[in-house]
Amino acid sequence: MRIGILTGGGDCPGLNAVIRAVVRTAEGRYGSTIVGFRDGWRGLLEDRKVEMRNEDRIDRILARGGTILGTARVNPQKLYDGLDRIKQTLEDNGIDVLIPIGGEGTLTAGSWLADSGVPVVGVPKTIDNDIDCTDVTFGFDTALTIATDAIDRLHTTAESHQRVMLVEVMGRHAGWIALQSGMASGAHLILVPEQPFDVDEVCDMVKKRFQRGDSHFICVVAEGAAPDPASMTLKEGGIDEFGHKIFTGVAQQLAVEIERRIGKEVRTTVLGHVQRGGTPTPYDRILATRFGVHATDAAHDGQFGQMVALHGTEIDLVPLSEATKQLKTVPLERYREAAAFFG
Ligand SMILES: Nc1ncnc2c1ncn2[C@@H]1O[C@H](COP(=O)(O)OP(=O)(O)OP(=O)(O)O)[C@@H](O)[C@H]1O
Ligand SMILES: O=P(O)(O)OC[C@H]1O[C@](O)(CO)[C@@H](O)[C@@H]1O
Ligand SMILES: [Mg+2]
Repeated sequence: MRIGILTGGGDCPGLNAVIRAVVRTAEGRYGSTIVGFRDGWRGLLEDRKVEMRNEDRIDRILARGGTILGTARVNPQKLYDGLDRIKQTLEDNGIDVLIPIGGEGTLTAGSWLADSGVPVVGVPKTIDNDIDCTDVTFGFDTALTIATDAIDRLHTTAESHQRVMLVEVMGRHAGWIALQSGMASGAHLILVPEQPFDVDEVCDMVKKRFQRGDSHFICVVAEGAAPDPASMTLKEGGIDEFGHKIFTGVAQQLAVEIERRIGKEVRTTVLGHVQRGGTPTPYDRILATRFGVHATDAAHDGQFGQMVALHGTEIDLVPLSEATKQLKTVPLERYREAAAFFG
């Protein structure tokens, strides 16, 4: 069998671990060959690829962040318009099955290709942990670890200056990184995209904490968190060429409002792409490796149109069409658990 593999969407720690696992399992267990397409779907549209072998160079990418194949975002319409070219590239390279590793966008494209007759086995990745039908995605644990470490550090400097600290973390539609890093680091408030916030309520919470004699206030803000429009207006950023909303910095705008309304000194830290860079945690290396092994087995079993997924401790397959129907957002009950520690 000949397998095509690509990485799409934002990079994520653990992508290389999946690539390594697919190459080693496919060649070692099945004697199959592997072609890596460069820069996500763009590599398929432009027939840019690299032959991948089970050699020391590949073996040693296990702990390396990023993706050796490169990744990219491509306007979905360009993909739809390029279906014939994609199929031609697959045929020219003798590809029997394609393994796209990506977030909900990449997997939606994978699901569409599967519906268009291309044999596909998907692998879910994203630091946001927002892909449905899997308990968790690899990359999340690494991002969570980095965010938690950063917030732990902010506690001591905030205490020393009796400051309010706002920490903006990634999370476009889902607040998993904010929720979990906030809980793990004992934040005094967590704002997520799923629950609009009221600025006066935030200010009251800050005031009460200082009136009680506490020395600082840490609030974790997901980049996609938004105020109730009646309480504050966020700057509009518009939409980028890939259809994603452009953020305008919710934490910084909230900081200005808090200072204006209650006169407390506020500092803002935006963690940004630090959360996505560098080596994956052991948990992510192992999950990514297991996903890679199971995706390769599924490819050889002819289990197309499916995605590997973690359920409990087991790796299963779920239809791509199911997994991409909706995002896995933070349920209200989970937010309420964290809210027990607010204020
Ligand atoms: N609805 C869609 N239909 C077809 N293709 C899509 C769709 N959404 C996204 N894609 C394709 O998948 C690519 C990656 O999607 P996106 O930029 O959303 O990243 P992702 O895979 O979701 O990863 P992440 O959001 O974690 O960075 C897009 O650039 C586009 O080419
Ligand atoms: O790297 P880019 O294109 O700025 O994308 C950033 C986005 O990608 C993610 O890291 C992963 O989806 C989001 O958390 C974030 O909003
Ligand atoms: Mg996406």
